[in-house]
Amino acid sequence: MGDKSGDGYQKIDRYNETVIENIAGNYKHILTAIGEDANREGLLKTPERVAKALQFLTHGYDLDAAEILRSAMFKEDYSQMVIVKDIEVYSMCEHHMLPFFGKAHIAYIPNGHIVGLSKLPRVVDVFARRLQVQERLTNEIRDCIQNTLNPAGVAIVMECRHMCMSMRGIQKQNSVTTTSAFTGEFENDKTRSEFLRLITADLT
Ligand SMILES: Nc1nc2c(ncn2[C@@H]2O[C@H](COP(=O)(O)OP(=O)(O)OP(=O)(O)O)[C@@H](O)[C@H]2O)c(=O)[nH]1
Ligand SMILES: [Zn+2]
Repeated sequence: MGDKSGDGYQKIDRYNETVIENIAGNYKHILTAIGEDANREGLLKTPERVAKALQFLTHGYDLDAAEILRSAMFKEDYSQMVIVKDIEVYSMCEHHMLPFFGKAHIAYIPNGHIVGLSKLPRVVDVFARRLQVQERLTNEIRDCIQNTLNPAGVAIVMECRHMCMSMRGIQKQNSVTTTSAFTGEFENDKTRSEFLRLITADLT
């Protein structure tokens, strides 16, 4: 598949048969290594399924988040905080390649331009669909929005559960990790507090 739309969404060139065959071949070895019979009926198509799933879970490498933001920036004279909260995040930790997932809350203060609202979750996905640590994911989203949209400030809070801490390792089922990143006006206590109040308020 090439970039059909010209806006950066479809740049998933790694979705090709060669890559799938390569990953699937390796997963067949992994099935044998864990003591499975890779040729039993239930597992025959598993390497290919896993290869496709893995490609999907890492397709963010092929997307350009700045291009996605730029595709829907509009001149607008609005200078109050814009918040999109409760954005689902699904990513994989780079240490164990196990999922971490939760929510991101993003705000920015426009500086001449607003951005199409859906583009903020799209930016989250571009960086989340890669091997990540939560801290870097948070900072990459902040930097992309700040450097592309050039707002008066960006704020992000992300809350995630890490499967590598719950289904293995320390095996803590209920711990949640919170990360945050702020620029510009959100470095100011009053603005930051307003953001934190609004993302915890139940307004709907
Ligand atoms: N800071 C940070 N750490 C993470 C993230 N995802 C996983 N980790 C941690 O990465 C660390 C890797 O530590 P290692 O000691 O090398 O790996 P390990 O022996 O599997 O560690 P345990 O998970 O404690 O069993 C662990 O403490 C994980 O909890 C993340 O997004 N951010
Ligand atoms: Zn991990």
